[in-house]
Amino acid sequence: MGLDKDAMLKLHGDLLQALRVNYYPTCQKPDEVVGVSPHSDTSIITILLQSDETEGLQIQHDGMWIPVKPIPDALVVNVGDVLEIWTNGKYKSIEHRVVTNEKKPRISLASFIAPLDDMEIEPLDHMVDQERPCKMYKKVKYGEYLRHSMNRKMEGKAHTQMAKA
Ligand SMILES: O=C(O)CCC(=O)C(=O)O
Ligand SMILES: [Fe+2]
Repeated sequence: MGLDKDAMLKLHGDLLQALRVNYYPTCQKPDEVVGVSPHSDTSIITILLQSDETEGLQIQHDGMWIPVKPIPDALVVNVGDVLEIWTNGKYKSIEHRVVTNEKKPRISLASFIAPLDDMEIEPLDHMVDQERPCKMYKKVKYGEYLRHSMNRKMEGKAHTQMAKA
């Protein structure tokens, strides 16, 4: 991001960490039932532990759903919407979903690193450059952004429109 090592600390002050434990029971119709609908996380980043070998997480890439195979003792780090806004769209939050499994239940632990509600989020000045000459996002209060996104159906990245300039 072109920042000094400790610049991020000064940037956001206190942060919030929220843990979500997801349990996906087996499903007789995995073709018809999703575990989690397509969405991007509203966090800065999300650190995800896929607790065993059971597959389920998929990311959207070039119009296709690509499975993220669990690797033993490895964590998945996803870019969230706040990082997309701070970087003026250089680092894009990843659209993902979870599919269900006919034979095995699945557990995942998602740790969301997010700003506090009253923090104002907007593209960092130095991320407005030749490549992206104007601010692609307006200033939003994180708490309002979060609530807007939680109050609507998960539809991919549709909730990010609220912050678009
Ligand atoms: O279960 C997973 O692998 C991902 C869950 C997820 O996307 C979320 O909790 O936001
Ligand atoms: Fe997610």
